Amino acid sequence: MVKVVCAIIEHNGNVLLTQRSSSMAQPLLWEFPGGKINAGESETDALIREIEEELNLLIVPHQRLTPVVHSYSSKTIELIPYTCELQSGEISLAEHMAYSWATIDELLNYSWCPADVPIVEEYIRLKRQV
Ligand SMILES: Nc1nc2c([nH]c(=O)n2[C@@H]2O[C@H](COP(=O)(O)OP(=O)(O)OP(=O)(O)O)[C@@H](O)[C@H]2O)c(=O)[nH]1
Repeated sequence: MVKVVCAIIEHNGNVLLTQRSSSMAQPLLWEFPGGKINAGESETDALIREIEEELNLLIVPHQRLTPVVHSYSSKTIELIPYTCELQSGEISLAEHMAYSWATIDELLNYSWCPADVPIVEEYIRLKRQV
C-alpha cells in the first residue's frame, strides 16, 4: 500500500485546494496537496517537502486526522491528512493546474478525488464543532 500525506492548509479562515492536471492520475479532480512518503521519511517531513516542491510554501503541520484507505484501479493508497498552518511563501504551481482558497461551506462544491471525500467530511464536522 502506498502511503500518501496531504495538507489541509488553513489561512485567514480558508483552506487551500489544488486541482490535478490532465496528465496526472485522477485528472482534473481536486485534492489536498501532498504526495508519497519516501523511505525513511516521517509523515510530517514528507508533507513539508511536498508542499515546498509543489507550491513553494512553507507550512507547519498540526493535527493528524483519520487516514483513509482507498483502492484505485491500479493501486491502493493510504491517504493521511494533517491540518497545517501557512508559515510563508507565495504560491507557485509546479504540477497542479489550479488552486483555490475555499471556505468550509464551499468545500463540498468541488469534484474531489474519491479518497478525499471522507477527509473533507471529517474536516467539516471538526470545524462545525468549534
Ligand atoms: N497528494 C495527494 N494525492 C492524492 C490525494 N487524493 C488521492 O487520491 N491522491 C492520490 O495519491 C497518489 C499519490 O499522489 P502523488 O501526487 O504523490 O503522485 P503521482 O500523482 O505522481 O502519482 P502516480 O505515481 O500514481 O502518478 C495519486 O494517485 C493521487 O491521485 C490528495 O488529496 N493528495
